[in-house]
Amino acid sequence: MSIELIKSCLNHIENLPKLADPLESSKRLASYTAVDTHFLPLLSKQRDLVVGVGSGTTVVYVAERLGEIKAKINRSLSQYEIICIPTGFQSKQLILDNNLRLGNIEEYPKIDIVFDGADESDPKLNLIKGGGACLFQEKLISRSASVFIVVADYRKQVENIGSKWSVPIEVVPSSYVYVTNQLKIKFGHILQKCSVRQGGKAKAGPVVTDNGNFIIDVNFGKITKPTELHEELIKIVGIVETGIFPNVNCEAAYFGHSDGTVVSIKIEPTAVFSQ
Ligand SMILES: O=C(CO)[C@H](O)[C@H](O)COP(=O)(O)O
Repeated sequence: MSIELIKSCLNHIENLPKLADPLESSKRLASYTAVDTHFLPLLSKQRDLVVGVGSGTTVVYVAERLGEIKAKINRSLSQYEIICIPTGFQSKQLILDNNLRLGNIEEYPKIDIVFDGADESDPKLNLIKGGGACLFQEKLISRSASVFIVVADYRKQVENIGSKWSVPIEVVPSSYVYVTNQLKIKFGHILQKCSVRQGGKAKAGPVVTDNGNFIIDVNFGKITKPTELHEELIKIVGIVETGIFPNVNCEAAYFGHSDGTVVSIKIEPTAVFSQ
């Protein structure tokens, strides 16, 4: 079955019924466009494909489109599998809900392509991620992928990351006081916020990640040197991972707008991974 034929069987992006919330429509538009542009051509490889599925509200539509594609391929009796690797509990559910095959990173350490959301992206596709507290697995999956594609709505495109969002930092629970103190000592002159994320109405006490850790949300203001800041932070004992994703293999980002357009940024990755 040719890719053009598969594409012609899919719901046409231009004709999708509008969702009640224009923001949701913009997320769906970005996701469908990204999947059609970057995933469909991989089908010509005629082998099993391993796809990372990120976390958040935008990737819901990535999983939906992948599920639709899988359903069409199944009808043509393809012998090849699409194995989806989740970045957390929510994305595991998305994979299952869309009748996609669930895999894990231990069994499939080489991922062909990952689609994930972002809290903020600068023009070089340096990102802040972790709004959903899944940053550790998101970084692991994105670093294990040959190609990393971001899907987001228009609010996420900024000139400098850190403009609006704090950086989520995952810490071992017993270290949160130490880490907080170290952050104040090292970055006190620029810190605008530094607090352990709370569960709010849904949970008394801190948010606990899929790895059993806490998240400290730290606002450093505008981040102009993401790699340097990440490297400084990761040296602090207790910090497991930071939500700063300096671009190494992010090839493209798709930002959906509520007027039905998608802005894409495509760049050459700064590093090539040998897997
Ligand atoms: O990093 C994430 C979760 O840890 C998400 O990808 C990020 O928060 C974006 O989410 P959304 O698509 O809901 O805007």
